[in-house]
Amino acid sequence: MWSHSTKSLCISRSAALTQQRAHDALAVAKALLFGTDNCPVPSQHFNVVRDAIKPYQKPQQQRKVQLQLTLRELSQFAQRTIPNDHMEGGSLSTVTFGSVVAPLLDVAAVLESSARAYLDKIITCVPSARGIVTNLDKHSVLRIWLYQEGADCRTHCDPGLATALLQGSQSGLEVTFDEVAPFRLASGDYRSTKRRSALDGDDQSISCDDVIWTPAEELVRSSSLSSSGASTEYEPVLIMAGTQTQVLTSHRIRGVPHRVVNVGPNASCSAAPRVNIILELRPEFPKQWYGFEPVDSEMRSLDSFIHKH
Ligand SMILES: O=C(O)CCC(=O)C(=O)O
Ligand SMILES: [Fe+2]
Repeated sequence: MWSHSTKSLCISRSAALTQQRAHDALAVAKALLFGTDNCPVPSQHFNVVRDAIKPYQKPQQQRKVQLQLTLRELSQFAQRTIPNDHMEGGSLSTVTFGSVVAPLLDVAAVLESSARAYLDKIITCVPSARGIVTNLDKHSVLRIWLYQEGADCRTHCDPGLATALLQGSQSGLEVTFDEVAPFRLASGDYRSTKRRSALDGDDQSISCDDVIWTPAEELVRSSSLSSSGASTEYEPVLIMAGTQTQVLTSHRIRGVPHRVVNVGPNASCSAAPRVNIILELRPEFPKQWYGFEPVDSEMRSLDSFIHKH
């Protein structure tokens, strides 16, 4: 379901992701990063898991915590065993990390397939770029953010191909379709950017005034109004183009600038923190594609895709 005429952002709902499942996954994410309240998984596991995967917290800004794992690391962690405190048949048993954080993995899988489905539509128009979607698990990342009251996220475009995310446990995410800054590519080495600026999602900082910001909730509302059949019992997934898709499409589909604002106690009085789960698809060799130009027939395919309703 396209929520923007430039095809730079779409909203999809999958029968695999009910609102309850999204809620459970956010609770697991919160437990992993922070505490264990309202968590569907026994608390004793999280100390072990937290020690194993080390969420990132920038010392100067204690109000934001991030956990970032490549999809490859995620699948390795999922198979790892951790002690189960309950004795089974008299002997000490183990469980997999994956079974402990199952709701989170469910959501990650839906986010990944949503982002891939979006990307497939673009690659179908630009078949000579097909190589860019191989080995995506190497640098693509699952990011979990926890924002304490007062924390925010500066305006940026994600550097990868496409990002799929939930709206989060509280509002705050906003996007703009305005042009806010000159186009800039990521460094191209996702491993070094991970170390350098993990706190802000490896992003490219943008300075902007006078742009129109749309809260994620408003995007979702307007996309459900325009669609007939989509059921609202399923959680909406937002998919946004990143700057690498802007390169692949010769700037026809632009990376979507976004930010997180005003994280605090909200109207329903649920207290901060805000938690969100984000999956960003990143190519294995980004720099190889920086000079990519679609051929004429691909440009025409892209144009008709972009203008199709
Ligand atoms: O917290 C959010 O919803 C968005 C975070 C974000 O933009 C990112 O991780 O790149
Ligand atoms: Fe982002």
